[in-house]
Amino acid sequence: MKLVTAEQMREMDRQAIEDYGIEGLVLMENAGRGAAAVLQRRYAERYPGPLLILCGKGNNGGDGYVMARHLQAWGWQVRLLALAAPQRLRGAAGHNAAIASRCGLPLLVAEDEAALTRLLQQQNDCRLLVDAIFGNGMTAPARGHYRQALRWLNASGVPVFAVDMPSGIDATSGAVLEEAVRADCSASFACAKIGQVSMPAAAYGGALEVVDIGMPAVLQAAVPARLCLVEAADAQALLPRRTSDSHKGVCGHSLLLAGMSGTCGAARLCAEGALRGGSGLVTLAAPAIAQAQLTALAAEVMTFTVPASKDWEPFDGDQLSGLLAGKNAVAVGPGIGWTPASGLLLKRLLGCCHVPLVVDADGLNVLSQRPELLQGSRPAALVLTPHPGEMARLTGLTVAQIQQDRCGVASAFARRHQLVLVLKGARTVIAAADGRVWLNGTGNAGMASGGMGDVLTGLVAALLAQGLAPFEAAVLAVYLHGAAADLCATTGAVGYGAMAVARALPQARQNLQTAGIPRPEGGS
Ligand SMILES: NC(=O)C1=CN([C@@H]2O[C@H](COP(=O)(O)OP(=O)(O)OC[C@H]3O[C@@H](n4cnc5c(N)ncnc54)[C@H](O)[C@@H]3O)[C@@H](O)[C@H]2O)[C@H](O)CC1
Ligand SMILES: [K+]
Repeated sequence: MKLVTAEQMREMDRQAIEDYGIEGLVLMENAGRGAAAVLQRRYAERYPGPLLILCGKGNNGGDGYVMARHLQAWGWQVRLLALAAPQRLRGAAGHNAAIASRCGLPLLVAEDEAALTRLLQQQNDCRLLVDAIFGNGMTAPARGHYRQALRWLNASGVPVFAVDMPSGIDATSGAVLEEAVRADCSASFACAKIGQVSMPAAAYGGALEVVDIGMPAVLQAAVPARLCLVEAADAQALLPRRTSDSHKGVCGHSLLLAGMSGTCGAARLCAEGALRGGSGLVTLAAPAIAQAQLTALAAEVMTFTVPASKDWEPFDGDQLSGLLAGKNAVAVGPGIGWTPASGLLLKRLLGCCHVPLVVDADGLNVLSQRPELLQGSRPAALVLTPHPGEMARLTGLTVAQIQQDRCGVASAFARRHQLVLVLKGARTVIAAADGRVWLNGTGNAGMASGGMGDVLTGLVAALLAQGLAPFEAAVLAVYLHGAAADLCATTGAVGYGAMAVARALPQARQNLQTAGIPRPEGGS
């Protein structure tokens, strides 16, 4: 599903009105009525009691007035609480506030904290609340009685329905502007905004529904697919196809450089990810000291012993080049340590690897200490898979700064260093050097456990080895990884572990392959 920024949404709105002659009032009518219909469908049976709509001073408030009129006509007991006097509202919003008043809808006005405190005390009987305070136009944290209203909504203990998006989120970055409403459901208009889908804001919006407001199809089609929420159809289109005469020689050979004494589990999980991800052949290179601990490795995985007395040293350039021969993709990092020896390994590998390379975990920590390695000679296709902590080390930003603008930070890094950046976490971001930023929709909170990233690293390598381009391999890997975890979570939401996710990958791939997904017109 394509996503838009707040700016793109405003521009679409402007073009619909100015270039296509669709009145702003018509768009607002469609928006308000559409949102009311979503509310009616989702809540009519459960919450038939009084409903309070809090309206702000802009068009989001205007949508609230339209909703009030329709919901009243459908039998709801509706009250309006205006945080800005209706006569102050301009354009379509002012027009709809006046209509609501003429329709006799009960309207309270609170333009300061004292008035709001007094009026809110009379609303304890409300069974459902509607947040029509701020939408796409929110640019700064709410203050004064606006902030008070946001806090009251959150403390109410009553479900909140958000018009367009919860008040208090930045529609482009997904940042929470200090205080945001926690909604049970959001009805977005025309398109989903990236900030509604990206963390942390996505956790505030509840169930997301996109309402058709009559935006011309040509305007929607003109939005580039630069920002996207990866859904099953997107992932399915990327699956590498096999024919009945496929053999291991055409399904790629992945080389994994992972593990050392004490961290062999990371190597095993990475190898399992590559194997279950469909790599025709998998070779795991690990130091001699680690080999004894790798006996539990899947029998299908070949091993190479790094001729070292101690972890990864010495592993010279010629030996490395020999190891790379015949491989189609390489992954490096899980459990290799954050040592001068692993630094040397990274330097040599970046210099002599001519196939796509995935760097994860300790490999990323090495890069954060030696950023010059990204400037020098390196493979054309590079995929980095940091979690927010590793991203903080790579960029010098704090984790909080990264989490406030996950897409922006990931995209800037991918563009600057001309690589694919996978920023892990809920709603993993996959950013390409050309500006594409896709967000993943699969996965669950049970994935917050050690070893998940190691499986993903092996899986990305496997898909690269099967011939996918780096961005596509990263997108599909992240999708399948989350889908496999979702399968695991069906029998226990927490504690299934990373190995179980690796072993569920074939089923996740099969499910995706056979899913009957409606294709857009012209699709294959
Ligand atoms: N997408 C569409 O085509 C349509 C969207 N609609 C609705 O319109 C809003 C966006 O409306 P807008 O008037 O631009 O902004 P808001 O209502 O979100 O904000 C109101 C107002 O408040 C100002 N403001 C921003 N931040 C703050 C702050 N922290 N404190 C005080 N005031 C603030 C801002 O400058 C605005 O002027 C969209 O979400 C939809 O709900 C149309 O109804 C249909 C077409
Ligand atoms: K809102």
